[in-house]
Amino acid sequence: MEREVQRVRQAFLSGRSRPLRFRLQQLEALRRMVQEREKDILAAIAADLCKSELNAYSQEVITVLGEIDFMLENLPEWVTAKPVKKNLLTMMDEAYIQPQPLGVVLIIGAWNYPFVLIIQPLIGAIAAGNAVIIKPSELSENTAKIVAKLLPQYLDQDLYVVINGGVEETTELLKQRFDHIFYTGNTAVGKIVMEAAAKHLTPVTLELGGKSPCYIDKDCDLDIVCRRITWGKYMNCGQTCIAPDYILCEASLQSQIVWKIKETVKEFYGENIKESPDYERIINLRHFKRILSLLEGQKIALGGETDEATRYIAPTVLTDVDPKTKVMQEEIFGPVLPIVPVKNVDEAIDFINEREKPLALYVFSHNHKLIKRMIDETSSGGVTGNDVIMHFTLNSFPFGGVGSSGMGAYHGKHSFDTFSHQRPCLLKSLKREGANKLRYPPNSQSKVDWGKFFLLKRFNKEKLGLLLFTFLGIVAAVLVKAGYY
Ligand SMILES: NC(=O)c1ccc[n+]([C@@H]2O[C@H](COP(=O)([O-])OP(=O)(O)OC[C@H]3O[C@@H](n4cnc5c(N)ncnc54)[C@H](O)[C@@H]3O)[C@@H](O)[C@H]2O)c1
Ligand SMILES: CCCCCCC=O
Repeated sequence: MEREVQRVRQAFLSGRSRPLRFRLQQLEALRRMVQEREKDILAAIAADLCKSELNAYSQEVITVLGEIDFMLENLPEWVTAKPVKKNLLTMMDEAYIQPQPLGVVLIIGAWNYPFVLIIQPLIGAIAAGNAVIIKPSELSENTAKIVAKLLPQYLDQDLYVVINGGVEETTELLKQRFDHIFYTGNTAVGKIVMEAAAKHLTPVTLELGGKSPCYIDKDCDLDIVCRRITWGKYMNCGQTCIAPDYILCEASLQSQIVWKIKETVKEFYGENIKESPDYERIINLRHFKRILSLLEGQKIALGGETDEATRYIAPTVLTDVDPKTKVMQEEIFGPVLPIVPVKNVDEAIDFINEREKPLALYVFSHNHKLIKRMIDETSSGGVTGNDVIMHFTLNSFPFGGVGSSGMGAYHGKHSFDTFSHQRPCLLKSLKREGANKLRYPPNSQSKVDWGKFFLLKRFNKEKLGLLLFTFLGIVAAVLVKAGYY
């Protein structure tokens, strides 16, 4: 492992990942890989998650292709040095910020969207000029294998390396020194990653999970609300980091919500859900059993049917859920939707604020002010009003958590920034030494006064204009007096 990381570091130190042309060429090669090997990639995702190829394409491949195109379009502008405002002391100097690659980046992926969750950060890391080691999730082994097979066929083999394996390999990998670690997965392992990173003072981005609440106000169109929630909750069989985890609403809305979700489930997946190509399965038996244990003692208002042999769990809704029960203590990450009755929006806000900060928050209402209030008075990684999931699709948004749902963010320019060091560069001349006397010892009151003038004085545009006007007036007066006019 150590030698492998060393090999990647040597490749980074060769400097070839840095030029803009090289980065663009690698991103184009990655796009070619996705386009030419689309069938293999879709088949691997489908095998890992019992997912139709159409769904794998819409949920993963489109995002990857869109991200590559966005990078190719904007990278030339992002890599250029940006001049910064100067003060009176640096007026004659060159001052700019130069984004630079961090070095060797480790990307650790999760299994639930096994392709996009490693390739989207990879795009950002390449764009920023880094070398990368990718550790896909061992639970989505087909995708892990195909990525390890394809990447070396298209990308620089020494700069971008896939290492497959389980906890043992990841633990060994985490002992090595990286310049950044980008981890996607559960919060408990997030802590392990951060602890390992701390040993080398390596910065981390942690894309974690949590219980993302969904508040439904009584002033809304329940048909539309339930259709959108049904889509976001049962997509990928509930195994989505930003899926609505539970609903908060007034008790009187519960029966209508259950009825409307039931109708929508029928419309989306047909009478026989098991046969729907759009309904996935739970990733493994451990997670299947974990989700089943969350149903114990609950009032099942919809669904609840399961089949261990195929790890099938029907779209399920629980009503009158007691917040103290197990289903409300951990992220569900499965097709189970508890409804917790609250009296009003105040109680919903308190409920959210009494718990860990979620990765996403959803509010449904015709009342724009209520949505704004919910946003102002709570905290979460991201928010979507009157819909679910959709903030993920906008790559001008930073995607990430806050508090226990994570730290740092990515997507689009935010990925480029995450994997770059914003280096401040000040270039002075060796001339004009006279002006520097001010800062050299021995100090004096007049030097301090000049220092205050140079560093603290603020000139707005009008004042500067006035100063220039006065200066020109004096010059004109001197010239007239000297007889030039
Ligand atoms: N914020 C996001 O973008 C995002 C996206 C997807 C999933 N998630 C979250 O991830 C969780 C689901 O993923 P998961 O954690 O089950 O995925 P997982 O089991 O695939 O684990 C994630 C990664 O951590 C590694 N790992 C596991 N145990 C480890 C250990 N003890 N030491 C070192 N490495 C270890 C695995 O090898 C894997 O690569 C959910 O909480 C979900 O919300 C977050
Ligand atoms: C539509 C794709 C959503 C991906 C969300 C990633 C977290 O699980």
